[in-house]
Amino acid sequence: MRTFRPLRTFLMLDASGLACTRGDRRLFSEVNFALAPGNWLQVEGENGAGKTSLLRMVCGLLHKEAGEIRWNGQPVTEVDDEYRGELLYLGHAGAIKEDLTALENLCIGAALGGCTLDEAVAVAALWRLGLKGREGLAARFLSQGQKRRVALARLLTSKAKLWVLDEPFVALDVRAVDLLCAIIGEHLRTGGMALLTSHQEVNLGAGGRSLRLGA
Ligand SMILES: Nc1ncnc2c1ncn2[C@@H]1O[C@H](COP(=O)(O)OP(=O)(O)OP(=O)(O)O)[C@@H](O)[C@H]1O
Repeated sequence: MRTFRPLRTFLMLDASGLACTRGDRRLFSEVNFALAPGNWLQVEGENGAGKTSLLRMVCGLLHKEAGEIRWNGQPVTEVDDEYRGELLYLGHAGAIKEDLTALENLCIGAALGGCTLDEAVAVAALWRLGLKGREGLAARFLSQGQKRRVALARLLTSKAKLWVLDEPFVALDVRAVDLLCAIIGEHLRTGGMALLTSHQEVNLGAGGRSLRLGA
């Protein structure tokens, strides 16, 4: 008897026909894109073009007016838990709580996402982001760039395959921008995917494309 090998499944995001209206303004329609392991997509457009709206839609935080978002070929609404387990969203503000220390922000953020983070792993992530000696400081005493680094440390402690990053380079100095590019590059080389917005030119290597919203 012939035996059939199961098809190799690979993680993939694809979106088709997405549309969004906010207030009385149509921001975009017929937006299509796909991400396979190792791919990245930079969403571009002027202020107010709808970049954040699109990212929030991909993360299920904003209602889809039209279109479909699929994870491994299935509508994300049908594989909600699986999709959420593979998704890491870092928004504009980075979800940093001012009264918590850098370390607490990282560990409690992970716990809210359903995983327990080993303190040594969290500390190592903060150190890689250049926050050695700042782990125990309340976030309100950190600079804007340092708060951003605390938020970005989540990238190092998460196992999510799909990173959705809204303006991840904002407030970072030149070395931190290089470091973040290296971290995203490592993620892509190990089969991850990244969907991001940035007003600056981004080069994360092969496997990248851009998508422009608006005129
Ligand atoms: N809740 C809301 N009600 C009405 N309009 C909204 C709402 N939220 C956002 N908008 C509008 O939607 C438009 C797109 O906002 P969005 O944040 O997606 O743009 P963006 O491309 O990310 O902009 P930027 O580059 O400035 O970050 C803006 O004109 C904004 O005012």
